[in-house]
Amino acid sequence: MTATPVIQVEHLRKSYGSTLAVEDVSLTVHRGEIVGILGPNGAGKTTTVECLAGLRDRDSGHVDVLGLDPARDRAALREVLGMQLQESELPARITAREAAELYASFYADPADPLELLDDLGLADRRDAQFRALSGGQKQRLSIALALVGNPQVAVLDELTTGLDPQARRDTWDVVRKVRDRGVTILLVTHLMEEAERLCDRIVLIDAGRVVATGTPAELAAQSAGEHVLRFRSPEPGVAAVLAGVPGVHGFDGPDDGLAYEVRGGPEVVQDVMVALSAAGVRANDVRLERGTLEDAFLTLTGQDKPRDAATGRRSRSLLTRTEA
Ligand SMILES: Nc1ncnc2c1ncn2[C@@H]1O[C@H](COP(=O)(O)OP(=O)(O)OP(=O)(O)O)[C@@H](O)[C@H]1O
Repeated sequence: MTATPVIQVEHLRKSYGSTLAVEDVSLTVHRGEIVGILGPNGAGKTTTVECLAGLRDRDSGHVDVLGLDPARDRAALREVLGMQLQESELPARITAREAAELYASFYADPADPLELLDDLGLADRRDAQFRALSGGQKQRLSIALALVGNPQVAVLDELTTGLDPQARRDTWDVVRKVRDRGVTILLVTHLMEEAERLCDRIVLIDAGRVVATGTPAELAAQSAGEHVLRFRSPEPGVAAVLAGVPGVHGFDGPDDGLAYEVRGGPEVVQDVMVALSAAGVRANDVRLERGTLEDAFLTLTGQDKPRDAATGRRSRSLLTRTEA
């Protein structure tokens, strides 16, 4: 992956009347990345991508997509950015082939619509009417329509909402294949698992602001939850060893004469295993429970904290973790 920025957003702000939908969003997407915009309902995700796709005018801030300003260069942007809309309803009787050919006709240099349908696993559904497609097939068609202009960037919004788990996984495979064709992908989602499985990096948005940016693993590591190490050992002297390990915040055990639970920072496994081994103590059934992306989401969006009654906003004690 090279470090060429394809999308650069700085201090984006957008209101609808008195509703401040996006207060301050900055983000960067590099070529070849799958970047997820993750956040709870109403966080401002769709508004953000609509501003950078040129579908809405921003109030202020700077947006650059492949050297274009979406507010000024709409026509040029349409040729390089494909947008899958949140609810891309097509006429019930249009066939997949007709839809793909129609959308291809909007572009100067479109992909071959039939080849694209084949690539997205719709070869045998080309002549099926839209109303006869399954939920997963409709989503794959809407991805095809977002890609038919041969864009360099695709924006996929709530890609798998309403799909069953298998159709969701199939759709993720399709997105990976699209990336492998060289398309940079910006994905809007409120599904933790989707962000975790699919995205190289995540921009976590809450109440119109970016609250954290990083890989799924980096965000998970930011969760306030401690790492918990569990193991079993029949040997005496374990407690004395644990008490002497600097990275250990606390421990319980032995339960049942065997089981220990040790709490500590990210290095806790290594520190404890080295100390036990140095003391000649054997440990069995070693398990580590890490903070998950879900922990990070709840902590960073403050969903574990009540909203302020006056402002509707939640406490943001972790805002300092936000990447500029
Ligand atoms: N066209 C509009 N007119 C007025 N308010 C709007 C409009 N679109 C969105 N909003 C409001 O702006 C805020 C952000 O909405 P937005 O759709 O960008 O959030 P989102 O994170 O995409 O949410 P969701 O996951 O529910 O789609 C919400 O309070 C929403 O009600």
